[in-house]
Amino acid sequence: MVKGSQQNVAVDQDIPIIDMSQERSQVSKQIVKACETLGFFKVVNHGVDQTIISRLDHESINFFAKPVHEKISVKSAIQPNFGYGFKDIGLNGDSGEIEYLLFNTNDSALLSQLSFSSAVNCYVEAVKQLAHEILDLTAKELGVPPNTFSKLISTVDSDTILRVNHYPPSDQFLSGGTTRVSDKSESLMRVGFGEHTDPQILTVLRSNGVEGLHVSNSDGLWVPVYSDPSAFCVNVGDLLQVMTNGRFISVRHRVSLTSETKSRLSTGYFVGPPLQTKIGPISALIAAKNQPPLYQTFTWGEYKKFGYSLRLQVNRLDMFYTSKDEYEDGKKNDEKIY
Ligand SMILES: O=C(O)CCC(=O)C(=O)O
Ligand SMILES: [Fe+2]
Repeated sequence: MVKGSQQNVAVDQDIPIIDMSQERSQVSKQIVKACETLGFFKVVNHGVDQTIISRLDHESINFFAKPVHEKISVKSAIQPNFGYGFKDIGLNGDSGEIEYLLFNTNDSALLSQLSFSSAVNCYVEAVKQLAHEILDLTAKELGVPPNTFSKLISTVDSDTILRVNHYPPSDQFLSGGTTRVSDKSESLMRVGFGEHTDPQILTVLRSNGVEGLHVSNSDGLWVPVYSDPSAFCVNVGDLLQVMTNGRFISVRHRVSLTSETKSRLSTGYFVGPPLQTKIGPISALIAAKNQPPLYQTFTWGEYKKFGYSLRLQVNRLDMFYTSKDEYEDGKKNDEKIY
């Protein structure tokens, strides 16, 4: 069974909250612990200016309130599902009660179609700094060079995306709000974003105080993440699970909507490396735990292409486990990525 596919909800588990203003070594330790146990945590006192956040929220709400014909005109000339989207998540038949704006942070042609591109750019700049800080603290605690992860996302061709999700209240949703999760006990929950892991390195997510996000814990139970507009949620993505050789957990998560009257707004910043970057377990981390590498080496471009050909809830990483033979071959070739 796919881990996390159960409908049971764990109500008594707390999500780790990390105060970024603490002493650095404390912060590093707490980040690594959270990445190992749940693959998910919240950060407070993160240093991102509230006016930058409020401005993007305000502009996003205004954008989603526009007539449909205006919204659908925002689209990428090169990537079919980039720009404005409605209901469809990916290109393989997944859908939810959602509309969204999706763009590569360096796609200036797509960004220029938005009247609020400067609000987006300010937000991206601020959240990028936060993501770098978190990745550098993580590397330090793992005992690898501090820029091990952040250097992968520092170049102009890094494949980082921003996704603004708007989940309208059911009475406003044009499909009539008919998509429901199957389990009886949750029959009042509507599917906003079906369960999945994020494929990139790390996601930094914010939401507007309307509930809906759940993360799967190690028992496969869903833990509700209470929405705190002053905090950022951080989740480990597939690539970080691979690079840490499975020590960190790429957390499964989903959005189920319960509010009939309020819109949920969330903004996800997904940090990814350039397409040609080779990703595999980091030698020093394998050596430290005296383990074989659990995953094959692949480029982010290969992983992304493969992952985007699958349905949302498929566990993509299963396809990249190393067999014993490949491990022995790899040892012979002594291929090192870092
Ligand atoms: O809306 C949310 O809180 C999460 C959305 C999400 O998981 C995603 O955009 O990948
Ligand atoms: Fe996600």
